[in-house]
Parts: sequence; C-alpha cells; structure tokens
Amino acid sequence: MQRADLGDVQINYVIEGSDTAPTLVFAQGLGCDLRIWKQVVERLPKSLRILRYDMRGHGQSSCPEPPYRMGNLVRDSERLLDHLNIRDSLFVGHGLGGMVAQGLAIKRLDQIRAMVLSNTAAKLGMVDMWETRSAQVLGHGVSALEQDTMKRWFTRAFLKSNEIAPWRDMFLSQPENGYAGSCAAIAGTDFYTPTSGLRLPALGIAGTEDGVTPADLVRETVGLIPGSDVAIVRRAGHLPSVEQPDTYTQLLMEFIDRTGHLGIAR
Ligand SMILES: O=C(O)CC1=CCC(=O)O1
Repeated sequence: MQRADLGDVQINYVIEGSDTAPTLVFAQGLGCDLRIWKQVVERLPKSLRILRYDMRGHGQSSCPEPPYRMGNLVRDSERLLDHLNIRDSLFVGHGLGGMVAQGLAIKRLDQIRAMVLSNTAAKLGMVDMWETRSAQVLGHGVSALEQDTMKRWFTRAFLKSNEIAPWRDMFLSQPENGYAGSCAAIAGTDFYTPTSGLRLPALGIAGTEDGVTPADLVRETVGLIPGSDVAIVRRAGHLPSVEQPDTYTQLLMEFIDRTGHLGIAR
C-alpha cells in the first residue's frame, strides 16, 4: 500500500503492473474500501496496470472533517491520477465510486476513456434519507447501521454463509466522519444532465438482489449514454465484485475487449 499526499487529503492506494500497460482504476462505494476489488484483481491478467484506492474518509485514506462535496471526491481522483501519470484509463466505479467516475468523465476525458458504472446511478436516494443516515452514524457510530447495511448489500444466501464476516468487519472499520461526509456528497449530487452529455464507452453492472441500486436504476443512468450496455449479475446484491467475482471479472474482460477496439488499449 502507498499513500499519495494531495495536500488537504492523503489517499491510500495499491498499484500493480507495468506503467506502460493499459490502466484500470477501481473506486469503491460508501462504507467500503479497496478490499472489495481484491478477488477481481486476482483474476485479471497481469498484463494490465491496476490502481485501487480508498476514497477520502474510507479505508486507510485520511478522513477530513465532514461534510464532503462530490467535487472534493472527483478532485481527489483527478489529483491521484495526475500524481501517478495515469491517462486513458478504464475507470470502474462502484456506488459512490460510480458517481465519481461520472464526475471525472465530465471533467477529464483525457484520464478516463471508458467506464464501468457498477451498482450506481446519476442520483442516489433523497436528501433527507442521507441526512438521517449521517445523523445516525455521527450519533451512534457505524455499528448503528450495520444490520440494515448488510441486508442491503448482500443476498440472503451470502448473509447466512460464513463468508460474510470480513465484509461486516470492513464496514465496521470505516470512520464515522468519512461515512457522514460521503452521505453529504451523495445527497448533493445529481448527474442526470451532465451524464446525458457524455460520449464514451460505458458498461453498467447491476445485481439481481441489489437493495440499494436495483437494475432499473442502473439501466436508467447508463442509458443516458448512447451505445452503453448493462449486465445483470445473478445471485448478487450491491457488491457483485465480492459475491460473484468470476462473473464480475468476466464482464470486465469482455468490456475491455470491446473498448480495446474503441482505443483504450495503448
Ligand atoms: O446504502 C448503502 O449502504 C450502499 C451505498 C449507497 C451508495 C454507495 O456507494 O453505497
């Protein structure tokens, strides 16, 4: 793991592969960290360069005082990619990370040539829901949200299995200020109009049992971008990279092959 000092925030990241290889960037969702990509990264070819990072207020990145704005999160990503000299990436964003992908594509098409919008949308939930969640977490800690979150994130079968423990721990290890700050960023974001103007290859990924961003919501957002596709992962909730890493990796590989013809491979 390494840390990029971006001035007002320090971003934790892992980068693997040759710096001349085509680059994939992975950005995680609310309450998660870069661990959600591990099983996928292990399955991807070693010929790719892969960057995973923890968004501010998550994982091992620093945790500025809340609230955050989407502009902060997009700018963190932009500065991290500049710091690492990354251009022409395929950006895979999950949940909140998928909103950052849209924000980055609106701003820096030199950094992002194609994107995967995984379990995300142009606008997520209502402002008062995010305010309530933020107040809960600041008042009682992330543990107050744990049970409902696990039910939203995972299928019933996965919840009953012994695979659930590390993901519960991951959620419980997130700082409450980071969670609350990120709720504010989501509450203040509506990318419908700018995302409609995007022209880049885009793939949406949805889980059949996602209690946060159901398939229709993902389809609606990705459908704003002409030529985009949506793939539905069966037996998966909000975290298909965790529940179905084989399928998730296969979808990424198929998309990489398709966008390769569109010029992301260098
Ligand atoms: O609601 C959740 O727990 C999950 C979620 C919403 C946005 C995001 O990134 O994750």
